[in-house]
Amino acid sequence: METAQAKVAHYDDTVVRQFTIMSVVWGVVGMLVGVFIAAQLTWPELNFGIPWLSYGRLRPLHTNAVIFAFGGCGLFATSYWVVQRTCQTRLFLPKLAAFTFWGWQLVIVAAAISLPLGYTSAKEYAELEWPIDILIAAVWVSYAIVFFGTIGIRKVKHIYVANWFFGSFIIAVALLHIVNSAAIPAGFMKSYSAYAGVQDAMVQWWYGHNAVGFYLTTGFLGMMYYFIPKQAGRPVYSYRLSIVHFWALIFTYMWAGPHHLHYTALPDWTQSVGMVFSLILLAPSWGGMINGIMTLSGAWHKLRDDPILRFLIVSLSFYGMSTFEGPMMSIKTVNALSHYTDWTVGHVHAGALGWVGLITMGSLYYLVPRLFGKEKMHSIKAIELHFWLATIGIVLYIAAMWIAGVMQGLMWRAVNPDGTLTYTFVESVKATYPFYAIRFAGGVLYLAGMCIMAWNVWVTAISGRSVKLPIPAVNPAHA
Ligand code: HEM
Ligand code: HEM
Ligand SMILES: [Cu+2]
Repeated sequence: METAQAKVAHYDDTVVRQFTIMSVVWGVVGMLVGVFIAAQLTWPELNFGIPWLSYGRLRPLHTNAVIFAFGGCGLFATSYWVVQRTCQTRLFLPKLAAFTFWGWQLVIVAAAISLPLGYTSAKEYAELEWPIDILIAAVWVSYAIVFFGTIGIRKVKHIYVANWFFGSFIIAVALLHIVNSAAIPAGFMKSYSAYAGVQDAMVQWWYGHNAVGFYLTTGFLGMMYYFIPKQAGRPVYSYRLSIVHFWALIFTYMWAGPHHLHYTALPDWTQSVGMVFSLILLAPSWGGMINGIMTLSGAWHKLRDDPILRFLIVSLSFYGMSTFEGPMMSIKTVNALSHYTDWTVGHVHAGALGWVGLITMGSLYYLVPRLFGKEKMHSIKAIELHFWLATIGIVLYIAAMWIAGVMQGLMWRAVNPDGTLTYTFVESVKATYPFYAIRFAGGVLYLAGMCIMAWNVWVTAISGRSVKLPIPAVNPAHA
């Protein structure tokens, strides 16, 4: 028995376990910083006059921690799990996969130290200075080698659609990061962008927008296409739709970046191209959402007593909401009102908390028991509670920001009959105060849910053990 066991091939899940745990840890940290900066906006005394605790330095720490540490570790974990299962093979070069784990953690720690110290390239979502950028590029290229290498040694002929989404995310992020981070070093943690003026802005928002499109969207759609069918026990609603919306999505996203630069020095026609492609983007985005939600057809009752499935499905409704809102905000006349206001921040968090957050949490809840040899999570009640805390938190957050944003936009443009402004800027800040308090409360609820998850994952993990899961024999019909 013992020897027979040893001969069975196993999946490489060590790296999946590591990334899963760290996604939860960084989720707590990144959201804690989010709650803290939300509190600073409400009560500015919390800046304490200490430079490395100031809002300006902690804000990029928040965005980097939630996107690249929480979301990033979640994407590494799920993609490494999914690519092995759907290719029925072990990871290609497991040692290189281990490097991606340790290298990525080093990037995160370097960010957590350098951003509060004030080192920044001043490019949003690409703030890290050039030595860290080089490490990111090394980790990312290794990730691509492991992922595509695994596809290369697959035992099944077909490449399942989740891998297309993960694969496009990996390729696009490599391209975006390397091009946008091109810079001339001017000292150890100081550099100047390789681009100047409006070209620099255009490259930056080609990056920034496609970071949304490929990092915050296609990567997480990869999760959706594996974990929703698995958790629901149903096949994908339409495999054909998954292929069509894949190609439409990746083609369209690339052109929409200029909607971040409306009414700037960017040529007018470029802004219009950005707006038109953003409007078109509604179709492939909703194609994905419909495909995910309809996967439940015939199994709707499962939503009632499976909180993990609820995380996965409700995330899609927020995905649909933010991808409806985004095209609307891309219309120049709408953007004239929304830009610079908290409406944008509300839009961001509908996507970030609602879509990215919930789909990641749902997928990790699926993975954790399996990774630690347990039948299910330690407490299903705690998952239920997490779901409600998160959902109420999101609703408070985005409703507060919608009202605050539209109010700010209207106050800034109001003029008296003699042409003078009706409100001073500080009047709009004062009017925003209650909404900042509500957003803070929503953030506290969302963070509380994440802390409950961390506890639940911890108890499940320590009561289990690191299992080695066997690779099933491949059905010759599929080989
Ligand atoms: C069809 C899809 C989408 C379109 C067309 C779109 C469009 C837009 C527009 C017009 C803005 C405001 C630009 C400005 O006035 O500065 C914006 C901002 C933003 N959106 Fe979206 N959006 C979409 C989906 C999403 C999703 C799903 C997420 C998150 C998961 C997201 C994350 C962001 C972020 C982070 C920003 C803020 C960028 C900044 O820092 O200024 N978007 N989006
Ligand atoms: C407890 C949960 C969270 C709270 C309380 C929170 C709070 C905040 C605050 C106060 C800001 C600054 C807004 C401003 O400058 O006016 C911000 C920005 C941002 N957060 Fe969060 N956040 C949370 C979770 C997340 C998560 C999970 C993500 C991504 C997955 C995320 C992504 C972002 C992004 C992309 C921005 C920049 C928005 C922009 O430039 O328009 N946040 N957050
Ligand atoms: Cu965009």
